[in-house]
Amino acid sequence: MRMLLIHADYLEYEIRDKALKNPEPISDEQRKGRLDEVLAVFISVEKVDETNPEEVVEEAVTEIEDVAKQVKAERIFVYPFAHLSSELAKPDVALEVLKKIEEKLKEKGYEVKRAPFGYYKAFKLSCKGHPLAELSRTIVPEEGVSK
Ligand SMILES: Nc1ncnc2c1ncn2[C@@H]1O[C@H](CO)[C@@H](NC(=O)[C@@H](N)CO)[C@H]1O
Repeated sequence: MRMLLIHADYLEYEIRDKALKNPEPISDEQRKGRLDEVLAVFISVEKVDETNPEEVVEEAVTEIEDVAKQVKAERIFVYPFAHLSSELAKPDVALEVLKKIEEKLKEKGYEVKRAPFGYYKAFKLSCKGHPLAELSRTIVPEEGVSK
């Protein structure tokens, strides 16, 4: 899994078009979304993550919470982003991983939005620009590490 974490004044998106034959079904209100004072987490779920999705979810939540505490962000935007890797996981696995990350962050008390999966989206992002405002993380499940 590859993550790009941006501490931002806001992130807003608007659905433009389907990017998959069968994108995630969404309601009209999910066609647009915005969070202010947010830690935006752009995530590419990778093929290697398919060997142990549960472990990758746990590690991703740990990493995201660690950064959220450092930058004192109470809102998190989970954003599916297929552009951080050339070895992408299958969409069905990726969507499940992203849903579980969202769920676990909510359980920890964060206000969380997740951008819809399988669409082209316009987005606006206002990065805060402080030293910890732009971070990346790579997570590889144990089984995915070549022995
Ligand atoms: N392995 C994966 N990890 C994360 N997201 C993934 C994925 N496989 C499919 N998607 C989703 O389907 C859209 C088309 O690839 C993706 N759309 C995007 O990445 C938008 N930024 C538009 O390009 C994304 O919603």
